Amino acid sequence: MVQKYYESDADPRVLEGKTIAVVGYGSQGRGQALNLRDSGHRVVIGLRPGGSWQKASEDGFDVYPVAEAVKLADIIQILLPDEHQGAVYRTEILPNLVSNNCLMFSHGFNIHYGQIVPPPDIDVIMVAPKGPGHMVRRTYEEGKGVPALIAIHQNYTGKAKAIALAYAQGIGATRAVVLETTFAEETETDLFGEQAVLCGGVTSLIKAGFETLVNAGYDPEMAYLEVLHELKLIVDLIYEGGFTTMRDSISNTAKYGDLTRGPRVIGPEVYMAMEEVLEEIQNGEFAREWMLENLVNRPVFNALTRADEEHLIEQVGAEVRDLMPQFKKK
Ligand SMILES: NC(=O)C1=CN([C@@H]2O[C@H](COP(=O)(O)OP(=O)(O)OC[C@H]3O[C@@H](n4cnc5c(N)ncnc54)[C@H](OP(=O)(O)O)[C@@H]3O)[C@@H](O)[C@H]2O)C=CC1
Ligand SMILES: CC[C@](O)(C(C)=O)C(=O)O
Ligand SMILES: [Mg+2]
Ligand SMILES: [Mg+2]
Repeated sequence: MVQKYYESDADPRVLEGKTIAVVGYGSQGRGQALNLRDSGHRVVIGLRPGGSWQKASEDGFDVYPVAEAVKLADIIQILLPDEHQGAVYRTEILPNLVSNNCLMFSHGFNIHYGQIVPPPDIDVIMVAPKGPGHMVRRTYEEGKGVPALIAIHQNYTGKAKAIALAYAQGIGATRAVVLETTFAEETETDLFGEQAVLCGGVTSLIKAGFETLVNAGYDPEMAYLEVLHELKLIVDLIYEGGFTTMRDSISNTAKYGDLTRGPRVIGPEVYMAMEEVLEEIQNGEFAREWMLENLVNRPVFNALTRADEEHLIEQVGAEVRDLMPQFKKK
């Protein structure tokens, strides 16, 4: 069984007198930094001049160029986009690390695929929330937390796990649950989850359902409500109590269709595709492809992003959401 930790397993005193540099102030950077500060920890932000710098300053943080923030800190949490971490690490972080520092990540990509090789005289740990950064902040403000994984890559000081648990508590994760894993397991499962199910799988399934209905002559607004809007309501029930709770709430007709037609839609070829996707993650092919894509200015990433932004479901979705007062921005 995986080792699990809760609120009482973490000792916040481990972080007393320590400065945490959160490098990057995007989705995770902002959520984690605000939560840590509200939990009573000392946080500085490392950035380059630009939009995030201004945002972090407006949020009341002391913001420094990355190299300066690293010099001030005992714990350096790298929350830059994975594809930029290696370059910033080599030029601004590594030259300013000192013995006994703790280098942190929220995803194991750069360590697991060898893009960052830290010096041996520091701790290297991971606290990886299992949810988007905006939810890390929102749930913390609600008095709850997003679960997280912790992993230890190097334990030079002997305190690496205690620091990971105190940090996890600082961002609210121990209010939910913290699971112990390895950098390899987190990296491979996280990439698989986002590619095959959470992001890639779900958006492709929605598009396939929408296009099938629209191509058959049904109204696009109707198709949108059916395969996208209602999806959240169904997923909320699965999230609360699994398939059983969801199936308790739907009609018997829906349940019969679910049980007999679902496996036809997600058939053996989908299982084979998922296995292929997982293999490309495990053998490093996906990581290599993604790093090379960035070296040539992301032609595939940009073209595919644009195509999806222009997809009919996005236009119809904006129009349908506009009709519903609950989506009006406050
Ligand atoms: N997004 C999520 O919810 C999750 C992310 N993670 C992991 O967390 C890490 C951060 O991801 P995420 O929060 O999505 O990142 P974002 O893309 O949201 O944040 C990017 C931040 O990094 C800054 N930045 C980018 N390049 C540089 C640079 N060269 N020098 C200094 N600052 C720079 C940006 O500032 P600027 O405004 O100047 O561009 C911005 O503040 C990744 O390892 C990711 O895998 C893990 C779990 C969930
Ligand atoms: C599901 C995408 C994610 O892995 C996440 C929010 O957990 C990410 O990398 O953003
Ligand atoms: Mg994830
Ligand atoms: Mg991820």
